[in-house]
Amino acid sequence: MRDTMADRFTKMHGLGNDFVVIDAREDAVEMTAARAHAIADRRHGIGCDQLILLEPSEKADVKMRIFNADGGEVEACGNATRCVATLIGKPAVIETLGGMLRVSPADGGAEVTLGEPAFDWEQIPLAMPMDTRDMPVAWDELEHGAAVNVGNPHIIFFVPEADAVALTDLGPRIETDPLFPERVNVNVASLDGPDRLQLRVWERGVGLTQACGTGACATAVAAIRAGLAKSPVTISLPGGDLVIRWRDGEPIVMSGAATRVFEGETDWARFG
Ligand SMILES: N[C@H](CCC[C@H](N)C(=O)O)C(=O)O
Repeated sequence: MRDTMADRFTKMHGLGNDFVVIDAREDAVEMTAARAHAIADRRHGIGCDQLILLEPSEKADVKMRIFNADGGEVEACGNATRCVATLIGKPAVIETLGGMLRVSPADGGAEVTLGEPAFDWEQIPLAMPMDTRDMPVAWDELEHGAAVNVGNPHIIFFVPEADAVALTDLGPRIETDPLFPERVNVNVASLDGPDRLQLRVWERGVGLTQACGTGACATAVAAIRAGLAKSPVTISLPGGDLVIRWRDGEPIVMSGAATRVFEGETDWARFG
């Protein structure tokens, strides 16, 4: 009987940003962009925003690999990091392409300490030198954007009403603009009370999601830098709230829910 350990997965979400999590620390699972894309397909596959693959790490408790629904492997995923923290079940260090993350499970979710944000145009990255605090570029009504890298690249626009922005049109146009050599996650935020912002995100490689953990971190950092809010900042997303703490020169700390939905079993070979 084939050992089905390698064919198990856990379906999870962080505020509705959903994941298929494969724990391949005991049994390696080969992952390609095509296979991740097929698994993420909501009609022909299992369905998720991101595919998360856990592997052994030489320098941390676990290596977390992140594949967007389009199959692209990326550096960071805040909501998935909280989900993996609850699977580990104790304080741990997680290795990602975007850096080392410290996590500790809390009731119903987890707290994640990311690295320090990066603001230099080459670190976002942008295709040309630019002031990333107030970018001299516009896409229709979205202007004066701020760019922040929190392990992955984000552009943030502060607008009067986030719900009024045609993000399904503007999101993909900005995501794939040549200004962003590695594409970008697109965040539109509006003030929702003292130190509270409403946020909607068009995610690189996915599209509109219910929540984006790194987007919440990048938006809170940009708001604090712009003097629009003070830490701790509550970010209200369609799927729920995250609390972000940050001061200049320090790492970002994100707290929020993480949910295990079900365990499943399959044969990964059927996904190509
Ligand atoms: N689409 C993002 C990865 C997932 C980010 C989001 N799901 C989060 O929780 O941070 C990117 O390409 O950088």
